[in-house]
Amino acid sequence: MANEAHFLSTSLSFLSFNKAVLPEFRQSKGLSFLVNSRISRSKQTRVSMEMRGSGGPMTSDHSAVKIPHVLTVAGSDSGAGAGIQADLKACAARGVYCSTVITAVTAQNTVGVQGVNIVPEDFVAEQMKSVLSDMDVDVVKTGMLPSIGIVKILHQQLQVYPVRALVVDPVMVSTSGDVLAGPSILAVFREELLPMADIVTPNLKEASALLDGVKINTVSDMRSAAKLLHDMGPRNVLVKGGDLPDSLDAVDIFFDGKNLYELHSSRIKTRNTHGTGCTLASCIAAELAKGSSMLKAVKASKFFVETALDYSKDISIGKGPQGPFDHLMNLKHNSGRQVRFNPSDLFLYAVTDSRMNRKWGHSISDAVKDAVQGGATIVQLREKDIETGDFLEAAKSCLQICRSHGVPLLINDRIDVALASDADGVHIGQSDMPAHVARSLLGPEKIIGVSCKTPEQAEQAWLGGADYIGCGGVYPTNTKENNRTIGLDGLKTVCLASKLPVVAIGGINISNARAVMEIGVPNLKGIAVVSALFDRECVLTETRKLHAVLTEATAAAAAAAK
Ligand SMILES: Cc1ncc(COP(=O)(O)OP(=O)(O)O)c(N)n1
Ligand SMILES: Cc1nc(C(=O)O)sc1CCOP(=O)(O)O
Ligand SMILES: [Mg+2]
Repeated sequence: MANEAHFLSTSLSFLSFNKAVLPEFRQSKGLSFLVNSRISRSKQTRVSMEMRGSGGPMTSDHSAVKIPHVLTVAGSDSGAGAGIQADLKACAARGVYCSTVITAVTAQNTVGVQGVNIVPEDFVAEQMKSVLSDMDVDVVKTGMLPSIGIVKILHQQLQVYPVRALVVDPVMVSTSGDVLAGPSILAVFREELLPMADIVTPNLKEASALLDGVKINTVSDMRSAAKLLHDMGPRNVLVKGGDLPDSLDAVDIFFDGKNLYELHSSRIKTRNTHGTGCTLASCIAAELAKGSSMLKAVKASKFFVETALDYSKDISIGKGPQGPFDHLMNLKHNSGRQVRFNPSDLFLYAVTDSRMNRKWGHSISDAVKDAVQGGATIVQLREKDIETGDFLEAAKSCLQICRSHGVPLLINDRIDVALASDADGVHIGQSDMPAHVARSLLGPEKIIGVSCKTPEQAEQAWLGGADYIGCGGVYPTNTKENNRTIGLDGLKTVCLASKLPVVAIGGINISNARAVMEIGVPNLKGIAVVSALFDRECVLTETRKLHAVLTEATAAAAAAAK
């Protein structure tokens, strides 16, 4: 109750702040803002609730690109770890546009919440109307809803402007333990908010509060809680077990009304967990906006949060016990070398083979030198039967050669060798370390490639933070044992599904390279070859010849596309 009294006083002070500021707005361009925000009723389109789950109305402009759009209705966190700020970063990281309705302004840092100012209800309504009447919002995600009136406004606005899905993160207590929505709000959460929700994502404390204080101490309790919450009306429930005592991994329970799923992810040891709830819910909203099914959205979001936490586990922001994390996974290494991956480097990808070099009496560095002089645009050291120390030495000398030609050098399989030699990145396979772990070890500037034979593997590579995928075997090969051939059709299917640039591999040589490049998919950026360059007496000549064929094939493809 003391907290609710605090809300009231802070709300009043927000009002007086508005009164002080508004006259200045009127004297400036703010006047037109105040007027404009009231004119758009006639533009409002009513979309039937039956449109839920469909693509929503499209614009009549044929050239316009529909951007997936999440509207977050939540509180501002001055420390920017949680709330509106986390939602914006999560949506940006997931490639989705995010608009915002601010319900409260909090003074907050890594120590805790020092103050809360609730935005007046009519102004929450005005923000919501501004966005929903104008923009094509796919999914609404809610966070801090600090008053009964604000929940009612949300309910009423969603009747007027239905959206495809509503994701409810029933924020009640901050990670620091501060109350963000008082107990009096529980009734309206149960009666109005949950029945509207497509998914509700409570942590253990919130699930317990919504269920009148029922104890949730085990995974079995979480399963029961998910079912009881589902009875309150949301179409899906995700009970988050991050606070579950004595659990080695992070277990969440997902219930869709029919099936219960136990979703596990690694428990990352870090103080930087502030904002994980907001981020997870925003990420679910973003994936839904892009068209995912609910279970797929939840799984992708859990994986994203795990990856971001792992990447950020040792960053230090603020002096308090709960730090923010890095949604964009870009902060740690920004003072380092600025080598960014350029997909056109995949054009002619030379992959070495120690057996072939021995056969022809070539040293690794001579073979690499000839390949880059002949026009290879990226080199991978794929040395399967070499001692670690020798591999490291070879990597260091090849790195000098490649750097002098501006060609990136990647290491196959061995992240340790890539780190120790400061190579430009790694290429990893499906049985190697997952891409997100490699990304966490290597940082954002290093190049990561992943071998993929299916659209699902391509999706995982993208989620894990890879830069490109290697896709094959396009043709049968003697270089890699028991390699499944996927053909040109398989290559095309993966390319079309992949959000990452692709390099084709497997049995490619001078006589079939053109056919590969002619499949005509824009994200196929080149070919990767082993024997066509290295199982030859003169690597330089073979590389030049293959480069010429590729150049001709891409020029012809570009001319045909005009
Ligand atoms: C560019 C490129 N694509 C695919 C592979 C194959 O990697 P992987 O599946 O890990 O098999 P190995 O090469 O380790 O035998 C690759 N190396 N390069
Ligand atoms: C290393 C490798 N990976 C493949 C895959 O399908 O992922 S095929 C392959 C071997 C490619 O060698 P060549 O160019 O001599 O056929
Ligand atoms: Mg491998």
